[in-house]
Amino acid sequence: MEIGFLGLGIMGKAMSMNLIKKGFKVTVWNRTLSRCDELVEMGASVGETPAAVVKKCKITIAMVSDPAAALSVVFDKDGVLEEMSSGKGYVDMSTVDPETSSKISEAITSKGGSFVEAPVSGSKQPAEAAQLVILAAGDKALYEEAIPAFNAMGKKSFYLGPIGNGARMKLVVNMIMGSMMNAFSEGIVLADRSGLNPSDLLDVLDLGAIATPMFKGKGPNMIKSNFSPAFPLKHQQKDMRLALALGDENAVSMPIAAAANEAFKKARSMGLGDLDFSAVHEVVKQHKD
Ligand SMILES: NC(=O)C1=CN([C@@H]2O[C@H](COP(=O)(O)OP(=O)(O)OC[C@H]3O[C@@H](n4cnc5c(N)ncnc54)[C@H](OP(=O)(O)O)[C@@H]3O)[C@@H](O)[C@H]2O)C=CC1
Ligand SMILES: O=CCCC(=O)O
Repeated sequence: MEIGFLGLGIMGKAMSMNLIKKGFKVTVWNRTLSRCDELVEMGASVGETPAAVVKKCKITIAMVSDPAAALSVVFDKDGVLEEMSSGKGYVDMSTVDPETSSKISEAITSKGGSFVEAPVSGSKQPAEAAQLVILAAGDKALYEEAIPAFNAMGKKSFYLGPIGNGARMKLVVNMIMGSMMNAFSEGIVLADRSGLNPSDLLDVLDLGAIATPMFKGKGPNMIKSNFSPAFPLKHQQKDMRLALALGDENAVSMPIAAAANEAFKKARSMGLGDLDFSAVHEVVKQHKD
């Protein structure tokens, strides 16, 4: 099947590579076109614009940074909407809010196309290993048609019902993750400043009830202040902001998430937005008597 892929950042590059490896014919587009070169070497074709990709492909997937980018690739000149028509499907796997997803869904369906939102749980390494968890919602027939592609990129797909539910699930998960990262950072700093070896803390955590792949994977690098990006901090802060808006809408008090969001905002203001989200550790370390 001919699949289009828009957005070749950390995630999109790994996901589109897996589609090629699993035998899909893939046409890619990225705003910075030079980022397509590596995919072309693997056998991908390049579309000059999102519209050109949609024209060529029955199903087009997008994986871009945030709501503004997700809207731009659909609605701007030479965007997805220009070539959307009956029989074509659009799958947005970016992490956005339910409102953005609904706007895109309405526009796609008004042109006769079908739409699925399918944000993912899992970061750079699971994306490379085709181990993502796919949180899909929207047009059920398109979801079923896209399952072979989802299987090429992930280990499990959930169908969560109407448009918005994929975005909601993803925001809840990342809200928990962002809060956990802050608590973890505070724990490492507290261990260090109270005279413990932070590496011992990691070993203790790993054997107990709160062991998690995130602590095990990120901890050693955090202790070494290595924040090479797998999940950019600016995206985690975007997800906290969108999750807090979901909390506002549903009158859910989330003081822990709000405090975590402040720390991520502070990290952005310190110029750490392009580093891994674990770089929030630098904010926690900064607080001294
Ligand atoms: N990294 C991770 O661990 C995970 C990320 N996500 C989510 O996946 C999405 C992508 O993340 P990730 O790959 O890490 O992000 P990156 O920052 O690595 O890549 C962002 C991509 O979006 C494109 N982009 C940004 N703005 C625009 C725009 N205005 N118009 C068109 N394209 C644009 C970029 O193009 P260009 O190259 O030109 O800048 C790039 O292709 C985000 O929504 C993120 O929250 C979800 C799960 C895990
Ligand atoms: O949105 C990013 C999620 C990162 C992860 O699940 O490890």
